[in-house]
Amino acid sequence: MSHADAAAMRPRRFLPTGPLKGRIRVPGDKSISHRSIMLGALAVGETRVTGLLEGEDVLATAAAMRAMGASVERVGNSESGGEWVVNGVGVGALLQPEAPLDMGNSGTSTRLLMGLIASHPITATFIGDASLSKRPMGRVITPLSQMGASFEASEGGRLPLILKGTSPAVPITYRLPVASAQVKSAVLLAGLNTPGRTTVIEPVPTRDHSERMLKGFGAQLEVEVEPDGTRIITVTGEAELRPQVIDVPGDPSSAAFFIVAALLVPGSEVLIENVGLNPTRAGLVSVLRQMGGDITEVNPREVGGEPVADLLVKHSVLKGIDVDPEIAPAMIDEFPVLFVAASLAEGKTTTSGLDELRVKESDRLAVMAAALTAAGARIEEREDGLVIEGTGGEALPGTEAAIATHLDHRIAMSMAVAGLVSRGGVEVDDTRPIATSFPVFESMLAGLVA
Ligand SMILES: O=C(O)C1=C[C@@H](OP(=O)(O)O)[C@@H](O)[C@H](O)C1
Ligand SMILES: C=C(OP(=O)(O)O)C(=O)O
Repeated sequence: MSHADAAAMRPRRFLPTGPLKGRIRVPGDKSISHRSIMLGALAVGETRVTGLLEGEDVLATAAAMRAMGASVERVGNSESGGEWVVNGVGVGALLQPEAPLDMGNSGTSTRLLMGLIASHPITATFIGDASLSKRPMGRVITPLSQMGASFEASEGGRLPLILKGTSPAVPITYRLPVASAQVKSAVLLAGLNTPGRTTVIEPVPTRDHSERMLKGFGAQLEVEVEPDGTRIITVTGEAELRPQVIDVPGDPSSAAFFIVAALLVPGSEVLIENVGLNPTRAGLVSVLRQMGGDITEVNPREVGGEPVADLLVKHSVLKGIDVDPEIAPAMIDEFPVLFVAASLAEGKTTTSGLDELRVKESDRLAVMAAALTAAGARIEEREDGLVIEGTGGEALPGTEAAIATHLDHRIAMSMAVAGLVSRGGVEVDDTRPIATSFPVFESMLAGLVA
């Protein structure tokens, strides 16, 4: 990191706190927000979105879709967040962007847009921040090359990269080698402008927002489930998408920080409204319940084609468990904050099968092991998971020196939660990355502890 970057960093010490009390409504789901803009930009006519997450990652997607001809505008504010209108160009009609597409910190924007562009006759350069430029793009380059796109990537299949799309692209059948909704979505989105049937075989189910939303936008999409759970997802192109009215549910990955904070801080009772509980996303709630967490679903309902409920969370004494690796895809972004919960539980928590955490915004196994160890937790780092010996509810000592967050929002917010349940506070080196997914995190926290 340069001196200029270091000077711009925004450190903060998160201090121990009294009970969290009150009700909050977390911002819209990041995955659904990205897809609302992308699919809206491919539909002819006006798509209206309420509750859009106005985080930097989603704004990067919005800027990219504008650069390729769509109109994406904020028109107002509703109780659940931003109100946006997207006017699309139609599948097959994306324009050549004039400047490099700056994806910032966002893996989802990068990989899904690579899919979209791969089957259009345009060329785009993708750039991103230091964190994103370390992340592997080979996982999407491989299938998209089979469809006919070509790539000039930096060493190891990384950003910056130039993608030359093709039209007509070639439909493929692709078996996912990693459990990744981003790779699945990239291939399905490329399939929209590809004549014929493009199929993704998914041995381990991952978040299914692309499938739900593609159907909602009128694409011809079939999902077959084999007896062993393998999912075979086929989109038929060339598709015509119809504009939609979308209400984005609250992001369970953002709610996660307040769920864990309320469970850990004695005396807490928090109602988190409008939380998306799609089964492909709700792994953390079920793991925390197995650990003894008191989490009640109030008023279950459907919002924007997704199951949603208000979650009433009360302080609980948590017990360590062996976390079933099969649940990992349904809570892949929630492990950093689960590690914090486990650090305060009674007994040992074992996690495994988490190799994917090493290629997120940071190496989330190594970075969380170092951060929690510095805060006084007892952590063993293994190749594919952490083993954590909890304190049994006793506060962590806290940190002297600042925790290195490596441009990773989830590390910053997880260690903020650790600070609330420490004796001396936890110093986080940089809170700026929080704005990528949860710009109002700090003000919401302040409201609950006031
Ligand atoms: O498709 C998506 O919206 C996402 C998929 C996941 O990534 P992977 O596909 O790399 O698992 C997740 O970590 C990310 O925050 C959002
Ligand atoms: C992994 C994440 O996002 P992305 O891949 O979009 O950068 C995340 O939000 O935790």
